[in-house]
Amino acid sequence: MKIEHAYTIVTSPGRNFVTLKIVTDEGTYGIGDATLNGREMAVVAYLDEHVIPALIGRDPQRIEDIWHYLYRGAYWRRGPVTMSAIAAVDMALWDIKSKLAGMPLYQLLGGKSRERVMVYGHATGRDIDSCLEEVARHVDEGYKAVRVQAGVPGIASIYGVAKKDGEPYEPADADLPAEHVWSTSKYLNHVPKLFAAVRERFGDDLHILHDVHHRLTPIEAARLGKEVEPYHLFWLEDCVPAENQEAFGLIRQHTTTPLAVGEVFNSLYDAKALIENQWIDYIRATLTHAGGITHVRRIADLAGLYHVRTGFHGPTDLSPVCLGSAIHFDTWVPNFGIQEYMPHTSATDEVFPHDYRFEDGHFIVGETPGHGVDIDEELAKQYPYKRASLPVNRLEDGTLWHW
Ligand SMILES: O=C(O)C(=O)C[C@H](O)[C@H](O)CO
Ligand SMILES: [Mg+2]
Repeated sequence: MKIEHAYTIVTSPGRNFVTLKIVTDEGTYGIGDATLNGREMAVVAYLDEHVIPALIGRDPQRIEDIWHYLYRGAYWRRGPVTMSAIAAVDMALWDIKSKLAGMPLYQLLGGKSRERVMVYGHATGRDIDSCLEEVARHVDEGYKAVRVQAGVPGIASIYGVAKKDGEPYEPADADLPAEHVWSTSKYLNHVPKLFAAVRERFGDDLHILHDVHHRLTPIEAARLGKEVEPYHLFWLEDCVPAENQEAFGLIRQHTTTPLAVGEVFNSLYDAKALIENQWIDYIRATLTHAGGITHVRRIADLAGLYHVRTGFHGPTDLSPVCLGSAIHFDTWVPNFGIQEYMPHTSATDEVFPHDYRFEDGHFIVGETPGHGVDIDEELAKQYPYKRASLPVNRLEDGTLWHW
C-alpha cells in the first residue's frame, strides 16, 4: 500500500481550520488537524512545500518511521509549525490504520481505560455575578467541571472573557493583533473573590479551574496558589510562561494548588523537567501542536511515571479532527485527568461530521473505524480563509507582556 496523494484544506466556518487529507492507492483516506491559531498559512506552506511531496509513494502503515523521517529528517527539529505539520500527518495515518483494521482508534491504542471522558467547559463573565450565571448554565447542562474567568475592575478587556455575556470567547478576533492592557496587581487582588463566590454558590463538589494565561512571575503565582487553596481548585493553569521550567519548582514549594501547563508545548523536551521533578500535576500538550498521537503518547507515558495526568488543550481553535482524536486518546490513556471542551459553531460541526457525543458533562467516544471525524470538502469551500490574529498584551506603562 502506498500514499497516492495528499493535500491541505483551509476552511473558515466561523474561524480558520487547516486539515490534511492523505489518500492511499487503495482508496482509504485519513485526515489530520494542522490548525495553528493565527499562523495557519505557515503550516500550510510547510506541508505543501516540504512534507506532502516527500510522503507520496510511502507506505502509510509505517507511522513510526514516517514520524521520525519528518522529525529527524528535517534536521531543524521541533517548533510549533514543524510539530503541527508532523501532527497532522500522524493523525491522518492513525486514522488510516484504524480504518484498515476496522477498529475505532481507541482500540488500536490499547482499548478503553474508562467508559467516558470528563470535560471542563468555560464560564466567562464581565463581572463575578455574570460569571456565576454562566457557571449555573453549565451546571444545568450537566458539566461537572467548569473553568471560571471574570473581568477585573480597572482592566478594560481580559483574556478568556467573552465580549458579550453568554457568548463564546474567541481570542483571534482581529485582522492584526489587538492590544490589551494588563495589571497584575488589580488581577491578584480581585481573582480570589471569584473562587470564593463560586464555592459559596455551588458548594464543594463542582470542579473549578482557572487559566492565568502566563501573566504572572513565579513569586506572584506562588502567592495566588496559596491564597486560593481554601477553594480547592482542580487546577491553576499556565500561571507563568514555561520556557524556564525551574520556575515551577519555586511555585510548587509554596502551594498545594494543583498546577497545569503545556498548551503551547510542542515536544516532550518542553515538559521533561516539569514532569521528572513533579513540579506540575497536569500536562496540557495536545495532539495537533505536539507531534500527534505518536509523540503525545510518549509524553503521557513519561508523565504517568510521575503521577502527572493529561488535561488536553481543547479550545475552538483546534478542529473537531483534533477533538475527536483526543477523545479516543483520553478514552485509552491510563493517566487521564480531564479534557477541555469549547463547543464549535454549528457551521464547524457541519463541515466536520463526527461521531463523538457530549452527555452529562462527559464525552462518549464513537465506534466508527478511524478517529470518527470526516470533512465535507464541498461545504468547506463555502468558508474561505480570513486572516485572524491573537491579541498582544501590554502593562499599564506600555511594556509588552506575556499573552
Ligand atoms: O483554552 C485555553 O486554555 C486557552 O488558553 C486558549 C488559547 O488562548 C487559545 O487556544 C490560543 O489560540
Ligand atoms: Mg489556556
